[in-house]
Amino acid sequence: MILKPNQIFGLVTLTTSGARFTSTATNNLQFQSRTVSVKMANPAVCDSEKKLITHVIFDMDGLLLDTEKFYTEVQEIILSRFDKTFDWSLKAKMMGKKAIEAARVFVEETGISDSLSAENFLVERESMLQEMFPTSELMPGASRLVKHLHASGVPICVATGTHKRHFALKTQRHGEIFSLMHHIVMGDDPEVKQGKPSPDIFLAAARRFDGEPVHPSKILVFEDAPSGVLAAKNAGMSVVMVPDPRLDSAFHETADEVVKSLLDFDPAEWGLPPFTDTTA
Ligand SMILES: O=P(O)(O)OC[C@@H](O)CO
Ligand SMILES: [Mg+2]
Repeated sequence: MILKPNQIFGLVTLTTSGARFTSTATNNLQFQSRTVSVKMANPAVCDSEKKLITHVIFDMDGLLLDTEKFYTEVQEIILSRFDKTFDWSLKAKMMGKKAIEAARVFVEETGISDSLSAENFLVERESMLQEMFPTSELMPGASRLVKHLHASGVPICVATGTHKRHFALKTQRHGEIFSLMHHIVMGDDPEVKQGKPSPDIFLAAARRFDGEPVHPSKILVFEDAPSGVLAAKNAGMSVVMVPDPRLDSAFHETADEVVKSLLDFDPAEWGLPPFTDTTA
């Protein structure tokens, strides 16, 4: 079953007393009392399933690397030429997608497709992105978590919508971290027929681990984008979402857990090796 944005279930488990939250099959949420910080949990993932995790797949842009801001900046520059502004509702539809798929959303949703084709948008933004990508920084907690899981012997990999040439530019200062990955699947990989929210890229990544095929229920995905979270669920995997704070929280509902930053993630909650004093 492929999850569509309106087939969203969310069950809030309380981490502090107070809020009561019920959600129906769509996004309409009724909070019966004050809002507190809560951990989202997908009803399909109960504690015992959380203990099954043996492999981890990391998204990259916006999750391991602070690169989504470059896409936003370039899109704002291009839109300003048409006296239009870029906003997070459009960003939410684009992020995580393959370049051409995101470009089509961009020109159509902003109404500029008669003046700028999706293909020409990609050409126009290219030179600006090529200058920005080499300055990419790691997101908070990314290095610590990747090093910890690798040192603990947990198979880890990357599944990113970005294309090979951009991947090289973005990661050129972070070779050590990306060298710890068992493999890296990119958006222009021949096995990735459709971009996120299709499950293609995560299923391809799962197939490339060593040994027996890994059952999706044993895989935990880390994502920042709504399309990526949906792709992970469509692949039958569990997913921890680390959303940009400007993203509408309604997009958090499909994730099995939502954390503000990778620094707030506790591997032991998923049956993965806990941080030790030296790594915490
Ligand atoms: O799949 P990720 O690594 O987030 O890449 C998406 C990127 O192409 C732009 O959003
Ligand atoms: Mg991402």
